[in-house]
Amino acid sequence: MSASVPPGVVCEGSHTEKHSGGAVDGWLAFEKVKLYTNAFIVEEGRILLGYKKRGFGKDLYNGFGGKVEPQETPLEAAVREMQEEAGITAPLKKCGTLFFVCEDIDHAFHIDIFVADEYTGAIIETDEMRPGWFSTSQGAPSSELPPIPYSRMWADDVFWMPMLLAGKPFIGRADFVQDGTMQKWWFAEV
Ligand SMILES: Nc1ncnc2c1[nH]c(=O)n2[C@H]1C[C@H](O)[C@@H](COP(=O)(O)OP(=O)(O)OP(=O)(O)O)O1
Repeated sequence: MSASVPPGVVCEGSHTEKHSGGAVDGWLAFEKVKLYTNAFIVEEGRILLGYKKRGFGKDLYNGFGGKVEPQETPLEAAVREMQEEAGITAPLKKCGTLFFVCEDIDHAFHIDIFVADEYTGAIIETDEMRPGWFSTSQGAPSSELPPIPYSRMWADDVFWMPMLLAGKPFIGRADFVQDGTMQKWWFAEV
């Protein structure tokens, strides 16, 4: 049921906590917040992820996304980033909101997460991302696709990705120290 949520997390209705933990008691402080998006295609037992070839999160698999530009809504930014990073257009719908604070970055990340079950266009590799399909049925021996590579993704993803795949809206926060270790986390269904 509804109780307090971590600083930076906005929840207007009720929520049910699903995962929390960490080696420290308090949350990291933050002053500025920047808006980001992250978007996924999930269809027919598979999910499209991108291997990040450069920049923040290099060498990790993630959805497609980036900063929301000043003149854009988060949805417009998510659609644009999907086109820029994977070459496709998708009817994205918001499915979650995450908040991240990194010890060595001067702003917190407010990330709207989007998903679509269809797309148009041809998936292409770009300068930033190498797209690839992964099976959403973890461990299903019949799938020809590899399972979602959680060990090569941001450490928080394993907590909220199952809610995304189950179609359950979610919120959450995670704090990271300088070496990229996740030191505290909290995730809930809404
Ligand atoms: N901890 C964590 N888990 C899952 N996803 C993310 C994080 N931290 C993150 O930043 N992200 C997501 C949010 C965005 O989708 C990307 C980061 O965007 P990036 O492409 O680095 O942003 P910019 O460099 O500003 O990119 P452009 O706007 O220029 O495309 O990772």
